Amino acid sequence: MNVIKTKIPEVLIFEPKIFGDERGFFFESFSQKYFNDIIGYPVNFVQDNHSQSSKGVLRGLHYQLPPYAQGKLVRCVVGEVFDVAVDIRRSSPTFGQWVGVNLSAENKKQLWLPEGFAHGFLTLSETAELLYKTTNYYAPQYDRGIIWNDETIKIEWPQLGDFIMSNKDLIQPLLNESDDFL
Ligand SMILES: Cc1cn([C@H]2C[C@H](O)[C@@H](COP(=O)(O)OP(=O)(O)O[C@H]3O[C@@H](C)C(=O)[C@@H](O)[C@H]3O)O2)c(=O)[nH]c1=O
Repeated sequence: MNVIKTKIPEVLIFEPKIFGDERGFFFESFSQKYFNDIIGYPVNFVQDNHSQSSKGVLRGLHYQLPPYAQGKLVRCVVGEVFDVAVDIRRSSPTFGQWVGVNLSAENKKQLWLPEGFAHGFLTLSETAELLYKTTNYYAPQYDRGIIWNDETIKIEWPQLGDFIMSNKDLIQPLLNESDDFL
């Protein structure tokens, strides 16, 4: 597993080592020990999520408040998405900054966002399926969002025409109006 740093030190991209042969491929998609060694502290994933989206679907930006904050390890197993992490920790030197990476079934990259980050993605292929592990359970009362096109964050989303979004995501608050994370 190769680890790629991003401009936000806590956000990492994992690039697994793929073993290909005439049958197909094999790779370890997750190793608790390896992951904890890289992150430097024990991370306990408790929930796995799987979503499917059509081209142009944008989900996000989402996070959960403490004590149900979620770290997420995200990968794409069908198609391709542009996946984004936004630092929403008000005490952080990188507060309001974002990292975007293309995750695809082909590149098999995984994005790690610790607690304190909002997450969103845009589907680039006809269909895409995302798998992600979370460090806390879904807690709807603690579920929060930030509007995808917040002018202070300025995410450079790929241009695909009109995005398809949930009613909830069309009216999310600005970062500066959102509930404080920490
Ligand atoms: C997130 C989630 C949703 N649900 C239910 C609630 C709702 O009826 C339905 C769809 O929920 P949403 O519209 O919130 O799904 P979605 O917009 O895909 O939300 C997800 O977006 C990405 C970007 C994330 O990072 C995730 O953590 C999550 O917030 O699924 C669960 O049962 N468990 C869960 O963990």
